[in-house]
Amino acid sequence: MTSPYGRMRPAHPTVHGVVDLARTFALRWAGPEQPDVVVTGVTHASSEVEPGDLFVGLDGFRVHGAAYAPAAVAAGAVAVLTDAQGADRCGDLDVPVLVADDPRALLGDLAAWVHGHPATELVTVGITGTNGKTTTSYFVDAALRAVHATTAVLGTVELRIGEEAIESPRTTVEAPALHALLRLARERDAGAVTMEVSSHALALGRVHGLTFDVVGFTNLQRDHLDFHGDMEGYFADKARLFAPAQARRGVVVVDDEWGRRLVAQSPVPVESVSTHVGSPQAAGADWAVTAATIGLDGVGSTFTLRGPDGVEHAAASPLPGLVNVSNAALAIVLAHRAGVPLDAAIAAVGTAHAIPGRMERVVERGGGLPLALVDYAHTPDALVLALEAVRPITPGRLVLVFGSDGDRDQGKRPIMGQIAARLADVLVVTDENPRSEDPAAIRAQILAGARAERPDGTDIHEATSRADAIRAALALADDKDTIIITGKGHEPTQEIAGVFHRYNDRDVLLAAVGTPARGAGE
Ligand SMILES: CC(=O)N[C@H]1[C@@H](OP(=O)(O)OP(=O)(O)OC[C@H]2O[C@@H](n3ccc(=O)[nH]c3=O)[C@H](O)[C@@H]2O)O[C@H](CO)[C@@H](O)[C@@H]1O[C@H](C)C(=O)N[C@@H](C)C(=O)N[C@H](CCC(=O)O)C(=O)O
Ligand SMILES: Nc1ncnc2c1ncn2[C@@H]1O[C@H](COP(=O)(O)OP(=O)(O)OP(=O)(O)O)[C@@H](O)[C@H]1O
Repeated sequence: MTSPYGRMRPAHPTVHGVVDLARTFALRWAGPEQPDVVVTGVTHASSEVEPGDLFVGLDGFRVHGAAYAPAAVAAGAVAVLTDAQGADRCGDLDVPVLVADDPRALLGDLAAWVHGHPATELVTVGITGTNGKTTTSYFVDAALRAVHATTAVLGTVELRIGEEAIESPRTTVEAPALHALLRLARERDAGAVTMEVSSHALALGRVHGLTFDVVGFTNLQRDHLDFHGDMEGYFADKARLFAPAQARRGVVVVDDEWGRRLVAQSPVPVESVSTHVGSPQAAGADWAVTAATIGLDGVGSTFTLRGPDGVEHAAASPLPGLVNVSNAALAIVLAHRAGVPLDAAIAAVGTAHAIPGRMERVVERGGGLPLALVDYAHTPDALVLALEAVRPITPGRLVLVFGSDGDRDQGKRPIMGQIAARLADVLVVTDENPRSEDPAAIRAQILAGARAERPDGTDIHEATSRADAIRAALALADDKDTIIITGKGHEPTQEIAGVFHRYNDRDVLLAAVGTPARGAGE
């Protein structure tokens, strides 16, 4: 998983004359028309330019992308699209400069057009929500594989087409990369694609130019308020996925009030799924989980899913915890509405493979070693659910290694410290991705919350490096205990002071118990 995602381009790009481009999107020419120029790709990032690209200079939060137009042209861009302010910043370029009032608003449709609308040739499933997007998307993909020989999954963990995967730069890639990946998926005969759609992506139009066959909503919990302002703003951005231009139909988990609001206001047809046994929502929901048994071995759960026709189906989740019953139920309905027979969807989801960093069992209990898992829980609610999921499979003490991100929602830090002290027995507070913040200051905010809950400070430890924290947890735990390391999940790097260091919880854990890490030495 190494190649840069920006270079995941179709082998046989579609060729468009720049005049055609200007006419189709009502673009203005900043200089004389240059009718002979042809465009074969598009990007908004100078570092991702391939020869033949249209470079789109966007007015960003930090800089105006038009400032990078000369670098883009030097790298092979054959034309530039920007706004009026950007056109003034481009300097003297010997390529056509086109102007639109709001290039970002056009970017998705334009990228889809440049790549010949690949999404229309694929079955497309999009998933949004605060937690469970990745897990649900892997479950959906497992089901889609029952009817499509080749599928693609685009999300936080990786960008995968068939068996080829590369590291993903973020949850939802920008529109130019997205439509290029979809065309590449078609070139490789993929029949279906499942993708995670973040709230940032929806706010910034990253999935414009794509109308999903089915979209799903998992839940809404406190996160990303630094970007969306408040929960109302966060919800409004998530709800953008349920607009007719973005989706034909939807499936919504109605366990929280946000899901219920979404069902009430969605302009596209939606089905509701209630996943909490005994919930008051169950009777009115189209689909409902009516019974669930959490596997006390920590491996998975079985549950009963009642369909809109009243028929009950025996189903299973391959991952521990009730949240994964919820994710599995949603995935089954999404895959079914995306064309997978219900029985096949249920069977495939129940046997889906482990997902990197999602309740991933890295060390098994025995021989003096505790059970040790890596999980991506990085919101207060997700932390509660993760700790509750492992408590029943812990005969001894529950040891938690965790931190909280820098340059992100600060308010959640003491809350997470408090939750940790309430639900875990031993805490090792350490760093997640401090980014530009002082790591010690972040830890202090978490520790303040933990000590508010447990004033005597018993079994609350602090470690200044994440690897040290994992080693400390192992030293503290015996084979009756469970260690859960939360916050970073599959992430292959740790961002400290602007530098991305190679780092992965699973690999550090394996090294600490003396097992070679997956991919070590690569
Ligand atoms: C807050 C946010 O989402 N910011 C996005 C925004 O950045 P920005 O406006 O600050 O960009 P900028 O740095 O001002 O640059 C302006 C333009 O100049 C271009 N540029 C800039 C520098 C250069 O050398 N060359 C160049 O061409 C940039 O590509 C950009 O188009 O527009 C950029 C592309 O135009 C995005 O890459 C960038 O995402 C950044 C990298 C990011 O970290 N986003 C995160 C917060 C994010 O999207 N997260 C979500 C959710 C994750 C979750 O749920 O946990 C995700 O989908 O991953
Ligand atoms: N349905 C759910 N409800 C609440 N928490 C969940 C749910 N599913 C998973 N989680 C918790 O959230 C963590 C992240 O899960 P997952 O990666 O599937 O979500 P995500 O939406 O992709 O998150 P992100 O966008 O932050 O990558 C998991 O490790 C687990 O602790």
